[in-house]
Order: sequence, then structure tokens, then C-alpha cells
Amino acid sequence: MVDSAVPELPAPPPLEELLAQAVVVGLPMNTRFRGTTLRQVMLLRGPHGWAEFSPFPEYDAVESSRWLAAAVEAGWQGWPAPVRDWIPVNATVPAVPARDVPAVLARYGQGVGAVKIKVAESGQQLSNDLDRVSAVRDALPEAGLRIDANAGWDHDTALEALSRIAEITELEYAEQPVPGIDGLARLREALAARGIDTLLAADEAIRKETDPLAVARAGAAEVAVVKVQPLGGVRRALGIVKAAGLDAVVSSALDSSVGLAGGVALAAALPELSFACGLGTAALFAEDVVVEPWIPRGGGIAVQPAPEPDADALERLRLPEETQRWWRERLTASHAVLAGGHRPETGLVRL
Ligand SMILES: O=C(O)CCC(=O)c1ccccc1C(=O)O
Ligand SMILES: [Mg+2]
Repeated sequence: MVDSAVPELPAPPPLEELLAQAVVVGLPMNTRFRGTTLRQVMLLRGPHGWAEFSPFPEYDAVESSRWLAAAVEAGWQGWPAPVRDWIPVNATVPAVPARDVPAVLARYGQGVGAVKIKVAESGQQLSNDLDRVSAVRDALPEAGLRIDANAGWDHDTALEALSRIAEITELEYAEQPVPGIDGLARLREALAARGIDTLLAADEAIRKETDPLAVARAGAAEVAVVKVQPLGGVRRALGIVKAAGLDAVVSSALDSSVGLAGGVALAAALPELSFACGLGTAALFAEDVVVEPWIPRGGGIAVQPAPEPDADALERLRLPEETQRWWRERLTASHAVLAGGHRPETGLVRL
């Protein structure tokens, strides 16, 4: 049953308050991910602590306003109480050559219980993906594996790819193998007809749609990947999971350790957690904004208070004035959307 009520986004504090201590930093990455080697992140400081606003550079003000709502919750309201004190976390393997897989996994230390493998990267072949999956399987024979195609396959390629992967290993689920809600529903039927029972997870079909519950209504996936910033905060994400009635996996949006704390807070507050969460992405950064980055150890992250950025790190990683200005303009535009009463479920902006 899909219950249709999704919590409203919080009203933002005045713009001046958001901008008062805003700083934009660039986090260098160990491995290219989402086409970038320097993740830009804006940090804000509210009465409740530090908060992250880091919509990807190409996102417009309406989409980014949900990310801002998450920052407002973190810095000006705080998060709901946790119901667990430890979050199992998956290692994330970017679309690297198979020979680099051991080095990527080594960053996650011992005790890795689950691995998410990126596949379907543009410019690569299916054979690259199969080799990468095999390399992870060989390195960690006991780990639960899942793949994430970021909607990069078409229907026929996804069928072929998931059939071939099923010969190598069982998967916990396949995340967004094809675009869209109908695409997932159609693939699911075709897989069943071939006797392949791989579960499907929706990511883009939830965070990029104006109606985050459409996937659940269509019965298009078994698993919902939920991210705090794209969904407008911990409370709104909790509401979406509850209304959707699907198994949830909390994932990072390639946040700094400040933003990751929001993902940990969501995972900690969910009534049920069936899978390891995609909150291990701090391991992909060569530098982070805190002294002790939230890199999983022993296969998970302990639930703890949100971290304070380190003053030296903020200074060292601070991006040039022109970039600061560009982000302040983005924040201003997103603030106008949020303050103007954006209705996320309809995509309408009240001006
Ligand atoms: O889930 C993980 O393991 C890592 C997070 C991740 O893959 C991701 C990070 C930034 C943007 C999109 C995605 C994604 O899940 O597609
Ligand atoms: Mg994904």
C-alpha cells in the first residue's frame, strides 16, 4: 500500500543567515566519480551546527532547493532520534578497470560485508563491467554485491548484462539498470520471463521525479535508494520511505563527512534497515573537511553526532572567490524557490 502523504519541506531562515558563514570547498577525489575529480561542496553554519549544500553543478534552482531544505534541517533544526547505533555500509567501486579493484577495496579496510559496483559508464563495454564484477567477487567471495548502472543501459542491454552477471554471482539488487519507472517495470517482467529473480532498486526514478512515490505505486522496484539532500532532508526521506513501503537503502550524494552525517542520521532513524547503506563515499576523497573523515571501518559507521569541520581544512580546500560567488548565487536562487513555497510533489513553483 502506498500512503500518499509526504512531509512538506521546511521553511528556510532568512537568506542572510544562511550566507553568514557559508564557505565553498573542493574535495579532491582518489578516483574519478560521476565524471569529476574535485567535488565542490558549500558548507553553512546554523544554530544547530554545520550543514552541507552540495547540489551537482548542473542542477537548477528547483532541484537544488530540496538540497537546501536538507541543509536547513541539519543546521537549523537537527535530526530525529536514532533507533540503532551502527550502520552497515557498502564499499563503492567506481567504474575502474578490473585490475584497480583491489586498491579501491583496500581503502575500506577489513570487514567489508557489501559492495556496490558502478557499471554502464559511457565509453565502456559490457565486458569491462563483467570483469569488474568478477574482480570484486574474487576479492570478497562472501560479500553481498549490488550494481548501479545510473540508468545507463537500455532495455535489451540490461537484460543481457543482468543475465551475464547472474552467471558470475548472485546480486543483492540491481540499482537503476534502465531509465524511468516504466523502464524498470518492463525490465522486471522481462527478467522474470527469463527466470532471473534479481531485485531492482530505484534511485534516479525516485530522486529526479517530481513524485517520489510513483515507483512504489507502479510496483516498479523492490528497493528504494534514498538520499537525504535530493529528497529534502532526513524527515522528508523518512516520510517517503514510510509511504512507499519499500525496503530502503540510504546512499550518499558524494557528500563531505558533514553531509554524510545526515545520511547516517536517516539510516539510524529508519524503523527497518535490510541492506548495507551507500554511505562509504568518504573513502573516495583524498581530502575531507574534518580531521577524522567518516570512512567506514569494520564494514560500517558508528552513529555519532554530526562532525565539525576543521578550520585548517576549510582554509586549505577553500575555492577561489569567483566560485564562492557562483555558489552564493545558486544558494540565493534555491532559497527563493524554497521560501516561495515550492510544491515538490507537483513540481510547481509558487512565485
Ligand atoms: O551508493 C553508494 O555506494 C555511493 C553513492 C553513489 O553511488 C552516488 C553518489 C553520488 C551521486 C549518485 C550516486 C548513485 O547512487 O547513483
Ligand atoms: Mg545510484
